[in-house]
Amino acid sequence: MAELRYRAGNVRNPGVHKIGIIALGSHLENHGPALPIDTDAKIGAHIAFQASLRCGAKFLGVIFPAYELDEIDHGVHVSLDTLKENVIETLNSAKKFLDIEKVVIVNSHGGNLPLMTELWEIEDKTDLSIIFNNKIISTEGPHAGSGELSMGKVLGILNEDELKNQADVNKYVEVGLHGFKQARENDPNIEEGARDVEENGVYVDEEYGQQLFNLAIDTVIFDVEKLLDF
Ligand SMILES: Nc1nc(O)c(N)c(N[C@@H]2O[C@H](COP(=O)(O)O)[C@@H](O)[C@H]2O)n1
Ligand SMILES: [Fe+2]
Repeated sequence: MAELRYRAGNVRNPGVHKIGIIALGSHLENHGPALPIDTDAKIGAHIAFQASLRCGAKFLGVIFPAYELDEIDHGVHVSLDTLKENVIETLNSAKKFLDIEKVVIVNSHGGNLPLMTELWEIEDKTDLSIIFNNKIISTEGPHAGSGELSMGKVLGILNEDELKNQADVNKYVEVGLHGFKQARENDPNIEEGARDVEENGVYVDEEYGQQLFNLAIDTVIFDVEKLLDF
């Protein structure tokens, strides 16, 4: 078997070859008329892939299923157990075929946040060191709002003709999670996002979208640096 050149390419520390970056989003979820149903998966994959290009860690693609709270019905999601089992199976496959020992999971869908409580079990069943990176969720603002629209513009996945209809929350109830009363009562962050879209509507700013991406990508690279020190 050939001797692999671990120092080839833009690699500063050959230890990055033990580190994988994988995206976790949602592929089947309404984001108003201006953004596609796989917006979260494409945003997460972009962050994960760009970070892997910059730091040399392995890009492991994107997890297929996604979880969502029952009271937020805007797409097709699986149970938390099903998602957890799929993540364990996928990461074990990366470990087996790519000799990965540490992973950064880049989460780009708010509904996946409860998976953080299962991280200890995922680490236990894969024997991997894992960092769960939610940066983009904490900075992008409301669901299908100005943050996601601006990132959609950067990715070229936005339908500009539908922008004028995006904030018609009585028709597109998922925008800002406007129509999910129970979720708004349970989570002040969701209530804040809904109010923002109801009162201020939405806008697209490509430079803002690029800044959101750069900030998220920088935090993933920082996570890789942390894993290199383990
Ligand atoms: N979809 C969703 N489910 C939850 O359980 C949430 N807490 C949130 N949070 C809010 O929605 C935004 C996420 O939208 P995407 O999932 O990225 O499309 C997030 O920024 C919070 O405002 N969302
Ligand atoms: Fe989402």
